[in-house]
Amino acid sequence: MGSLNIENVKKAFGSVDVLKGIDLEVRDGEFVVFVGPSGCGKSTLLRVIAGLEDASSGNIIIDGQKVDAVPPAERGIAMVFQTYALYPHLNVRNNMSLGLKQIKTPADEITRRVKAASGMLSLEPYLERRPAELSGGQRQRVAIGRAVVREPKLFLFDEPLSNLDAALRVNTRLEIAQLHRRLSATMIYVTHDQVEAMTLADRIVVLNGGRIEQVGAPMELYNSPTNLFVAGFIGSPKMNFIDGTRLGETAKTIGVRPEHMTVDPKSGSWKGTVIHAEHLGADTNLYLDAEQAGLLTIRTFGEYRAEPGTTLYATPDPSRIFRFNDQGRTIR
Ligand SMILES: Nc1ncnc2c1ncn2[C@@H]1O[C@H](COP(=O)(O)OP(=O)(O)OP(=O)(O)O)[C@@H](O)[C@H]1O
Repeated sequence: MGSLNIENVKKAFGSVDVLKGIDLEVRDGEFVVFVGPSGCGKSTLLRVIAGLEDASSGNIIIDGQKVDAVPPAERGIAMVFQTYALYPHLNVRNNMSLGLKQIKTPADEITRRVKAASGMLSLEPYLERRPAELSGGQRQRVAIGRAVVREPKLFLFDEPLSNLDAALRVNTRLEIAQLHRRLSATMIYVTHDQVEAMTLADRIVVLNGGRIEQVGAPMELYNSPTNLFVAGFIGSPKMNFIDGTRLGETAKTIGVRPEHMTVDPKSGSWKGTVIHAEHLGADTNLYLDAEQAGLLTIRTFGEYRAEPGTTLYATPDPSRIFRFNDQGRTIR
């Protein structure tokens, strides 16, 4: 079991309000990802859940029990950090077992759990090695293994993949997804990475300036963002925002995702001049300076050859246009 309730949690450092009243319910077994711009309070919220920081007010409730006065080690939580935080002088086996020894777990139980976790994370060949003799990806798997053996109610991940190179990040991301499926454990995960958030999360929590902007399943946020901030934050490349008045619309702002426009050299809705084309292999990002709509990013599938300075017309898919009012809220 590992449900979590966050009730009106506020946190200030001195006179700076970092968390301004967070309410969130996480179901047992759910994978919840916190995203938001740098400094929005993601890590602070995770640290408050873990008990590494005290909230200034509000409650943290794990499995129905208020834990504000419970020390971190007794909250039934395991945290995985960006920097691994392994003991350099201990081998993998001992790094994974140390926490269990400290709470006087019987030796045969420790052996069983280390065996299961190292099997799950493909760490068996490395059990006798020290961290310095491992790659970054292997070290992070040990850090995850150390969390797994504790059989926590709640796993907390603070940007666990950001020190890994692109290929390892993909592999480790898959491993975390499989781990979640196997353990059916509750996981809370902080990341900067759009792809990690979209692919791992049951629900994404979008934070901005210490407040929650929206909570929802990845495709719900992508298809139905409640406001300009979420519309611009979820999706890559970012949604295009166009001044509604320039288009003769009543809405203050019009939003179109780069992948929801087509281009044609002869005709279309918005005439523009190509500024740059980025060839990504599977698709091309075109940057167009459009007369009415301003600077547009358009994503075309496959290779699209367009020299800077040439004229192209962009046409949005009418069923995929977003409209926002003066307050930046989505007009349904
Ligand atoms: N111990 C501290 N003392 C004072 N201010 C702090 C402390 N920890 C964090 N802050 C401030 O709180 C704000 C939120 O920090 P936090 O690390 O939670 O943001 P974040 O969303 O995780 O950012 P990033 O994505 O850059 O890691 C920042 O402005 C930060 O400078």
